[in-house]
Amino acid sequence: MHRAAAASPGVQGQLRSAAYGDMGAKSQPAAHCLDRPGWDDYAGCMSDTIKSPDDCETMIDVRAGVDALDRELIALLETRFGYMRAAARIKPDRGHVRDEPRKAQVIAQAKAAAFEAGVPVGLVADFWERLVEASIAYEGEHWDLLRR
Ligand SMILES: O=C(O)C(=O)C[C@]1(C(=O)O)C=C[C@@H](O)C=C1
Repeated sequence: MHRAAAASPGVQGQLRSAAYGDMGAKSQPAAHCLDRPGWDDYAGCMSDTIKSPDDCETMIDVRAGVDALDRELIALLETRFGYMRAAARIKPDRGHVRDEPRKAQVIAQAKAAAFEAGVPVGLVADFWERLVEASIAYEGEHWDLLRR
C-alpha cells in the first residue's frame, strides 16, 4: 500500500511541506504526484530539483536528494509518533503500552522488508529496536499525560 494513498489530506500536506517546504512553491510537486506510487512519479514530479540516485551528476544533486529524503523521513516519523499518541489514547491499561510479541513482529517485518529492498538488514534491525523502544517510552509518557 502506498503511504500517500492511505494518508489523510492532512498527512499528505504534512509530508509535502516537510519534504519540500523550503524549496519554494514553484518546485513543489503537484498534489497528484503524492497520490501515486513509485520513484518515477516522485522523481518525475521533482525533475527540476530532485533527481533519482542514478540520475545524479553532481554532489549538489546528491545532497539535494538526501536532504529532501531526510525531511520526508522526519515527516513519516512524526506520523508514526502520532499513531503512538493514538495507541496511548486507545489502550485501556498502562501495562498494555509495552507489547513484546507485537514489538517482535514489527521488527521482523521491518527486517524482511529491508531484505526485500536490498537495504542492510542489521542496520534496520538496530534502528527499529531503538525506534520501538523510543515509541514505547513516548506512548507511556502520553498515556500518563492523558490520565493524570
Ligand atoms: O502496536 C502497539 O501496540 C503499539 O503500541 C506500537 C508499538 C510500535 O512502536 O510499533 C509500540 C509499542 C508496543 O510495544 C508495540 C508496538
